[in-house]
Amino acid sequence: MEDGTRRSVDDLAKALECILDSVIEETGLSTTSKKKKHNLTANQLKTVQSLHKFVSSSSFQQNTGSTSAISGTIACCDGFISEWENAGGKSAAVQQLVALLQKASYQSASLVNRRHFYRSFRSRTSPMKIVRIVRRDDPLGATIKCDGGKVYIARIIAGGVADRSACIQEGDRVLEVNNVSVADKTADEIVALLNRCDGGCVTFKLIPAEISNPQNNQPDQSHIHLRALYDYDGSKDTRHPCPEAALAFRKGDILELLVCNDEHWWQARCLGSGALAHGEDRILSAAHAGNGVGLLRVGLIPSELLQQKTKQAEEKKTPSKNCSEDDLYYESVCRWTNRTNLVRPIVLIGPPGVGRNELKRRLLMLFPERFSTTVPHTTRPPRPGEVEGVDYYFVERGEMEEMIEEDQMLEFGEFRGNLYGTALSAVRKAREKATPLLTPHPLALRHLRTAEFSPILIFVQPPSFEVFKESREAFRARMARGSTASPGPTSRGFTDAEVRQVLTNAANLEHAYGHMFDARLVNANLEDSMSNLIKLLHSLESKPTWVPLSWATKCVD
Ligand SMILES: Nc1ncnc2c1ncn2[C@@H]1O[C@H](COP(=O)(O)OP(=O)(O)OP(=O)(O)O)[C@@H](O)[C@H]1O
Repeated sequence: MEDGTRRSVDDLAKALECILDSVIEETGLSTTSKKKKHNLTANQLKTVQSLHKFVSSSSFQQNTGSTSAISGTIACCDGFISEWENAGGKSAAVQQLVALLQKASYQSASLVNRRHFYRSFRSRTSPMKIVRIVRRDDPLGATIKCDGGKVYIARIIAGGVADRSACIQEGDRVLEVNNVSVADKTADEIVALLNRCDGGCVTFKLIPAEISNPQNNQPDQSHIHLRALYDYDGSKDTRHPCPEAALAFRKGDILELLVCNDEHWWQARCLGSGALAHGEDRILSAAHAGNGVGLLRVGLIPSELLQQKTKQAEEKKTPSKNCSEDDLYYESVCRWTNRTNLVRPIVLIGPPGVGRNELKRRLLMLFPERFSTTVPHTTRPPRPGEVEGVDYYFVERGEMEEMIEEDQMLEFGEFRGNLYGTALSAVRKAREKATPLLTPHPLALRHLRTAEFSPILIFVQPPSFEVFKESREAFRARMARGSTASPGPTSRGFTDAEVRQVLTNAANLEHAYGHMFDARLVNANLEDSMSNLIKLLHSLESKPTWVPLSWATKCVD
């Protein structure tokens, strides 16, 4: 047993013994007590003695209590409590004993067992339970709802203080908070009561869900993963039932749904953004920053249905508002390992001038076997030395127009009376050779981001204005001195206005396509960008990545 756990078990054992002593004292069981308020029955006496024995036993102290020892103790407690309650006895000490027994169970069982221990303990004793939760400065991690004059625990946020206590559950009916009856109180008044916590503790008097609402106490625990398609800040959401329990996220974040049995509010945690999003990384960085305790925060997020309903309500209010029918708020994703070695094209997306083609050119030069590139189509006649299928596919205008008409072109344009473009067939051809490296216009993603191609999308981002200017000027100077390895055919200069345009275009792309990017690469110093890109590609190709669920079911695994 670790030192910390050992100490808490010891502390608990001592505390439990003290309480038992005071029960004995208060009930007049003690032979030394002068005041004899209550007489315990022989059974109750036996229970107190068994509890003493249980607490001081080596199995309890070493955290190895067997199921039969625990159930034996539960049976003892049951007997004691029901006799006590039947006799109409009132005792703060007994209540404390109950609270401590709940604590005792924490020390001696896993979370699942704790719940089982506690629920079986409670369900066979009083229909009422008094629960004391130590929350200190943390949010309670539970929401309430008022229904027909009764107040219920609406949600327990997975991993939050209330959940970790394992003492309350969704559907429990709240009778009192901190000894104040909640009857006739509004939801806001109850929230105020909950927030006014006494020494970091909240005390509830509850009727357990299995008694107050027997049909509805099985939360849906299915884990679903979604990619957020919008930014969300619960603190600004006036619909939110409990803003402090809201989970904020950004477009593109991967959300793990923990509980989604409520049609409007789901419980989720954010695993990070991008194809490599990994909850554990976030836990480590939170712990590193000194804010983490090894758990990702779980919070409430609006369901797809709630978002749709809100949108419809807004449309009714302002019919002129042009909202599209098929607005989606989340995309179902799954974590996929490329066991079939499907060749996934690498797509570098970015604002013109950011350096996508420079990076592509360098990758092709460094790894000619590993990467391939597409051969474009054109309607212009071949020039001397140009080879069909190597430099271009030379086609008649009519043929290319037909390809455009039939949606077979990834992208196309006209220059000096001739059509140029990249066909989807050219991507398929390039894929037969190696991994295609593509730098298309973002509109091409409509064709590329499909199960067939399952591309890896990397957003090439510009650095800040100053770093952009500085890195491009330094690069040009190095090229002029001829000191840079593999210089490009040109190294153009950028005016301030052009740099600003690159930054603006990057922000617009982020806004429009940000949720699709598997990873981001800031292209500041070219050598650093290349080595970061190579590492990134290795990770994206070798590790499990988040992909739309529809891709995984259609073409992979
Ligand atoms: N990190 C960098 N540092 C310095 N210069 C760079 C860097 N990346 C690219 N460049 C230079 O910036 C210029 C624009 O790069 P590039 O042509 O690759 O941009 P692009 O994103 O492909 O846009 P476009 O479609 O307009 O070509 C080129 O001269 C290139 O050599």
